[in-house]
Amino acid sequence: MSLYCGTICRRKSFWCYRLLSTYVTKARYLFELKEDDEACRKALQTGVFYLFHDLAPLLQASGHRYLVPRLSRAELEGLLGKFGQDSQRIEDSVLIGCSNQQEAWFALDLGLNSAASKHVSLPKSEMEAELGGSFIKLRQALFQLNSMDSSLLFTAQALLRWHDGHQFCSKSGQPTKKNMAGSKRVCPSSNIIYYPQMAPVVITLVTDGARCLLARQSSFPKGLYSALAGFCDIGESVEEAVRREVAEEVGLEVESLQYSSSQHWPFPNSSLMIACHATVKAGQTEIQVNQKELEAAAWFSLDEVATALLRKGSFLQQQSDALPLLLPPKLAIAHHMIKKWVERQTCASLAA
Ligand SMILES: NC(=O)c1ccc[n+]([C@@H]2O[C@H](COP(=O)([O-])OP(=O)(O)OC[C@H]3O[C@@H](n4cnc5c(N)ncnc54)[C@H](O)[C@@H]3O)[C@@H](O)[C@H]2O)c1
Ligand SMILES: [Mg+2]
Repeated sequence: MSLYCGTICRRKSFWCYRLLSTYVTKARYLFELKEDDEACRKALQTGVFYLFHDLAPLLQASGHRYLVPRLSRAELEGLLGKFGQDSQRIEDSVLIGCSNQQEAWFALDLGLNSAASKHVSLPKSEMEAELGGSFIKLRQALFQLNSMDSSLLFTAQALLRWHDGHQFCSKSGQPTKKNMAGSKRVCPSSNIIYYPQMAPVVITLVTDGARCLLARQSSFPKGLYSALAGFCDIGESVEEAVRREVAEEVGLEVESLQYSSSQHWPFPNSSLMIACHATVKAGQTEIQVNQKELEAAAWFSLDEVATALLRKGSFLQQQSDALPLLLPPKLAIAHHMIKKWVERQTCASLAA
């Protein structure tokens, strides 16, 4: 589907309407809502709302899965009315996306209990009873959500958390004010504009040609190994961060590296995971684990990793003491990097 753009492009001596793709139309619409408070206020009238309570999204159990209910404006006003709240509270919502038909999607947290919040936290269990669902922590619900829902909820939670933690200007100490979409906060006193932030993290799958290097922290579930990850230091490029993290964590020098892909990761806060594949020199592969950062690190053969990728069942269910190698779940970028490495080695595509 495509729509005609409202703007006219001037081209030589005639005017023409340029046909815009659905994707471009959506991107331009969201841009407009972020920049124009009045346009966003209008979108709040016709949009749909994802509800949170203290950063836990409203979910509905359906067999072994969770569905993510959305409320219309009228339903949300009805709910707020039942809890003695003014519909003005809807303006606390943050914009998280829109449909192909330009129905704006918002997230609203009715349970945040910070000292900074100007609104009361609504009672969780009464709201759950009213809504026929439960507010469930995202970490707990992760494996029962489809990938589109989890990605949208990750974004919503990250944005809601950021607003909750940036209610005051760090220079003037005065309250900051959210724009209608929630894409920024402004301090009326110092005029400083605050934008939501993510911390850049490099995640690197190191190989010596035949094997790949995986590591674990003591906080990981038993048997789980992942690629090396680390926060970028201020002033570093991605390449510098990869080289430093590999040196710091396992005592190896990177020979070459290649960017692969990226992912927004909400735990524990908002990170931008930047995935790279790296090689080390064949003769320089002796690992020296930094025990302050990692519990263990080791080289794994193609066979071991390919077998672990095929292993069914979640690592959360891991109970036995005989620990097979377990890899990160499919929604983590580490899983995709490891899968890509196996595919490259075997020149074959694995099932998603
Ligand atoms: N999605 C995935 O596949 C995947 C896989 C592995 C790790 N991760 C994520 O990567 C992140 C970083 O990995 P790590 O823990 O090994 O990092 P790391 O090796 O940099 O070690 C963490 C330490 O770095 C310091 N640090 C520096 N800047 C920080 C910041 N902005 N926020 C928090 N701590 C900071 C802290 O002292 C912290 O204890 C983790 O949050 C983890 O959730 C995601
Ligand atoms: Mg690390």
